[in-house]
Amino acid sequence: MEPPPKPTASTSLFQVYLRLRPPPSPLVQLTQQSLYPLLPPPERYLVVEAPDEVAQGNKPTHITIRPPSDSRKRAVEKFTFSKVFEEESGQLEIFKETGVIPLVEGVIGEGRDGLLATLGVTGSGKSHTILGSKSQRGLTQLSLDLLYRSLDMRILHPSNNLSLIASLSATDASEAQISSASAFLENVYGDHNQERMGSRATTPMTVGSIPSSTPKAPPSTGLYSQWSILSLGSPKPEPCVNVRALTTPDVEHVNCTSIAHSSHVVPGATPRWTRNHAKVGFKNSLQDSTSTFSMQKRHLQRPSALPQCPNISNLSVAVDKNAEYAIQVSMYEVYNDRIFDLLSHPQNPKDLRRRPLLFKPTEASPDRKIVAGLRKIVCGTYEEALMVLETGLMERRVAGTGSNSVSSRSHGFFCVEVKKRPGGGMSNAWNGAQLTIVDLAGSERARNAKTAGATLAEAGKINESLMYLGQCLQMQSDCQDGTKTIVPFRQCKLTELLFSNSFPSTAHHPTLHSTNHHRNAQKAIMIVTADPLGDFNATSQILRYSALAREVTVPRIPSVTSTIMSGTASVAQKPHATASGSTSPSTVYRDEAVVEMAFSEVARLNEQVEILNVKLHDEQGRRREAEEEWQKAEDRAEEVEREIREECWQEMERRLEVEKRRWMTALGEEADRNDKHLDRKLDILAQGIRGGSPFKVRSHILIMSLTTVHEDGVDPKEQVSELQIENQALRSQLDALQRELHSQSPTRSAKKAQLQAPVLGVVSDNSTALYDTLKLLSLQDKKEAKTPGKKMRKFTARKWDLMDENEMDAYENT
Ligand SMILES: Nc1ncnc2c1ncn2[C@@H]1O[C@H](COP(=O)(O)OP(=O)(O)OP(=O)(O)O)[C@@H](O)[C@H]1O
Repeated sequence: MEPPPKPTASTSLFQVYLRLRPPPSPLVQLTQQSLYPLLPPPERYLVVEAPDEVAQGNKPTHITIRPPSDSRKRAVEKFTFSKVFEEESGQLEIFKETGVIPLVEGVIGEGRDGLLATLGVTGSGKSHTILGSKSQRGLTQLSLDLLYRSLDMRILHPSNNLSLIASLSATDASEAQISSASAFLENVYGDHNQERMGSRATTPMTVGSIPSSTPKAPPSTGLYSQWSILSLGSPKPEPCVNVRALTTPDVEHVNCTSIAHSSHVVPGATPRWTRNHAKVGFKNSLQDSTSTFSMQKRHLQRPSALPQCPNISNLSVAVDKNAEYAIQVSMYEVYNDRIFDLLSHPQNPKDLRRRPLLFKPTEASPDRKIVAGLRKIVCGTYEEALMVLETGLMERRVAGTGSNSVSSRSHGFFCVEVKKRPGGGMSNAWNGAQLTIVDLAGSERARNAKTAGATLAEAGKINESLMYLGQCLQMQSDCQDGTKTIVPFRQCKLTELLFSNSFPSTAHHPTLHSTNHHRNAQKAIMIVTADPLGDFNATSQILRYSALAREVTVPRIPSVTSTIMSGTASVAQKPHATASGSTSPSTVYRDEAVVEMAFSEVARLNEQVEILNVKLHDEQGRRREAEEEWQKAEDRAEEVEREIREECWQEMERRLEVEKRRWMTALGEEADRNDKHLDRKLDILAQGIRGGSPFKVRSHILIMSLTTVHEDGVDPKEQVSELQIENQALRSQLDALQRELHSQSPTRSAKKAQLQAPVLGVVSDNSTALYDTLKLLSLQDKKEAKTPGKKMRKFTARKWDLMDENEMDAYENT
């Protein structure tokens, strides 16, 4: 793929035309004067220069801007445009003379994209030019009419050609959802959808926010939109207030026959809910400019009467007679630098959020960005296309501001794709081009527009994007000599959408079944609208960056202030003085021009300060949101930490419990082992007592006594000494008895035997008592061993403890 050429300003971005808005009708002026009696009548500050004899078919091309006679000193500037259309120019004249027809021709014949856009201060007539009024068609309708008229029978209709939608979808590079107009309109206007449509959230402070004091819209009309170009209404048209028609000395209006409304104010009649009607409620709505409109239901009805004027039935452009065509319509808006589809309705009625679309290269369009995922409607007839247009307009964001009662709050894009394929219909080799019509939101000054809250933030975004657009246009006017400069069009969505197609490209398009698809640079027309009685600063700013050329030529007659200032300047700039010491007029003019430039720079900087203020406000809002998010995240982190601590604690408790149980089991086993060991020892002792001499028993008892430490704290030494005393006593008893035996006669030997028996019996009785005592002690030991927490009896250094089993057996046998 070849890299796209660098976007340089030497490639002409736009042909720029200027259209002046007519003044309000005398009636409206009277009303304004009665409402604001202290306001001085507006001064006209734009002067159209007489046209050159030969150039441009005698249309003027220059205007001069004369600052109003206030205390501020400003330069007189002259601007050049491709053509200047004065107030009395009608829609047809604009259509014919701005090059829209060649634009349509380029789309159909050359496959070259076309772009038509309007730019201007809010309320200067952009929407009027592009979309017309209830009685007059705008450039959009006229272009569509020309397109359908020219292609006529070669246009394929989805209802006659069942495979058309599938075939177009297969070759669409923008991942679009393509449907037929009949299906789309049925979906939108069908009865089952009325509830859904009514539930859609509105833009803050939309035109619909008419307070209860003002007449309500009749439910049957769908004119909730800011651009309502059609008479959507009840079958019986009611009298309506048509402020626009009254304000406009529109010459083409006279011939219109198919208009379904009256252009007269009927006192006391219920006004219809139209774009102009919004003006009625405007003042009240301003009082609470940030309040959200309580939702009114939108009961959509199909348009019943369409304006037919101006008539262009005599116009057509050349078409390829061997090809067949399909026309796809799509619409989107750029709101707060994000792209929203105006034709896609949420599938889920509760889902009121709109999803922004991406402007990106796709697989089938790698070389240039396109709006991906749009809904595209295949329209077989002009009427269908108009219905789709009107439906999309109802979704567009509008609001009442101090400058315009129905001000566009977004940049609206209406795209008509003309798809073409060789006749016969056997192939899917669709190619073609697109006509894009853009109604830009108007620049406005917050002070004049009296906006606040969301509407002020919107204004900030609008002004910011227009500032970037101005920078791009400035490049064009600065580089008329052919110098190449990079156009900084990637700074915001609006300029990207407008200019990314302005440069030729070559790319491979697999879906188009062609190898190298060369795309011509688009042809673009910009119609700048201006109100010669409107805001001087905002208008001169727009003219400054949109004009093809600009010069500061005609000086103003110096006012008192300017005389003082020029005096100061001439004193400060002695080198400019003539030899005689007086200041030459040319020097004064030059100085004035410099001061003028400074003033305009100050105005520009003020504007930027306004933008920055709005940005700051935005940033502060975002910061607050971020801080709230942060706080929430911290709370969440704390909660998670608490939960983890809790879990760890429970886990530790569980493990401790397991360990304790294991330990208790081991302890029990140990106690059992000790019991068995003790039992065996007692058995040994018992055996010793039953089969051994009294001395042996005694020594057993003695050993056991010696090795036993009692809990009651009796000292074993004391016991030993007690036992020794007892032993001593027994020994002496025994000696005495023996002595007695030896000293007796043989007959006494029987006695001796008799005497021995009781001695033995005594000993034996003592042994039994001792055995019982030991048994009792062992039982106590057992009990102590099984009672946790009590100190264990220790059998330290006992002989049996040190013996192994064999030694114990040997001991038992002795
Ligand atoms: N050439 C014209 N002839 C008759 N009426 C006009 C003309 N231009 C503008 N108007 C009237 O001026 C009013 C404001 O015009 P419009 O809404 O088109 O302005 P805008 O530039 O689109 O404003 P915004 O940028 O706020 O949307 C409308 O009532 C419209 O009818």
